[in-house]
Amino acid sequence: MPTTSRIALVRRPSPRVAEGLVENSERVPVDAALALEQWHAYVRTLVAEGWETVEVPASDAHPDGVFVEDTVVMFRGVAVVTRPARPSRRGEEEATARVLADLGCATAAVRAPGTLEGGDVLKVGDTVYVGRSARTDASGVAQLRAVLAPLGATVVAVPVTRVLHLKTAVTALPDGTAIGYEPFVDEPRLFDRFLPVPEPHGAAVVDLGGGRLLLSAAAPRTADLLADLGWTPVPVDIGEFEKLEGCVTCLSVRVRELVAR
Ligand SMILES: NC(=O)NCCC[C@H](N)C(=O)O
Repeated sequence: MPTTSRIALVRRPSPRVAEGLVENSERVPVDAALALEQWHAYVRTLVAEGWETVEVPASDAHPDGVFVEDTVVMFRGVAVVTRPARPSRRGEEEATARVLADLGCATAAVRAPGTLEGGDVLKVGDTVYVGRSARTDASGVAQLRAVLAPLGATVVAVPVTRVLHLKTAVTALPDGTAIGYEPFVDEPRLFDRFLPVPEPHGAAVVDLGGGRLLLSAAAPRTADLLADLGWTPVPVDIGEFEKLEGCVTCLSVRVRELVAR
């Protein structure tokens, strides 16, 4: 039987974080020391919100390693270890896989030549939306479907052409409503309920539990909108990671279920 858990995997930024990939926006210089400070504050926020953080051992050789979400997809206590698309990100997934195996998770893996990144995977109940993006190809989508369908998921593929990952543009509220910044969303009609938010950085929220939502400090109008709808926004400043096209979801992997061994 799965038991509920409130573990969040995180990964300390590499000293080379400023060399991280930027493919969909202008490159802006990143301050590695400030990025590290912001990462510590992000981790402190998770802990203050009642999450136990587990660090994936840092990899100095991977500038984008801090974006740990991209290396695995969790569903019902099963870890689907991804296969990042870009050569500079290959291998990031190995340490994540080891940590999850140590936590007792069954693991599956996306096989070459397919690619899949966790930032493209949005879970809403039993529905798993997966972005078919520059980073996740048709084989990655099909492999995810093959692993998750037997576990009870309906895997819905979503075209993503305007941003890096699906979750750059769309995430979900705890009641299952998809929220997104419409100019970034190819097909809002694919979601059962879709609420547009007023700011690009407001598209990404992390459900912390108890109606509390982690979101970027760069989205104050979205925070007001969500508060007005009865949620409690918890803002964090992740400005240095946003310069690298990261968002609040990508800095952690929430493990909500563990299967007892
Ligand atoms: N899940 C995410 O939002 N990941 C962000 C990854 C950013 C990184 N610079 C990349 O381009 O791969």
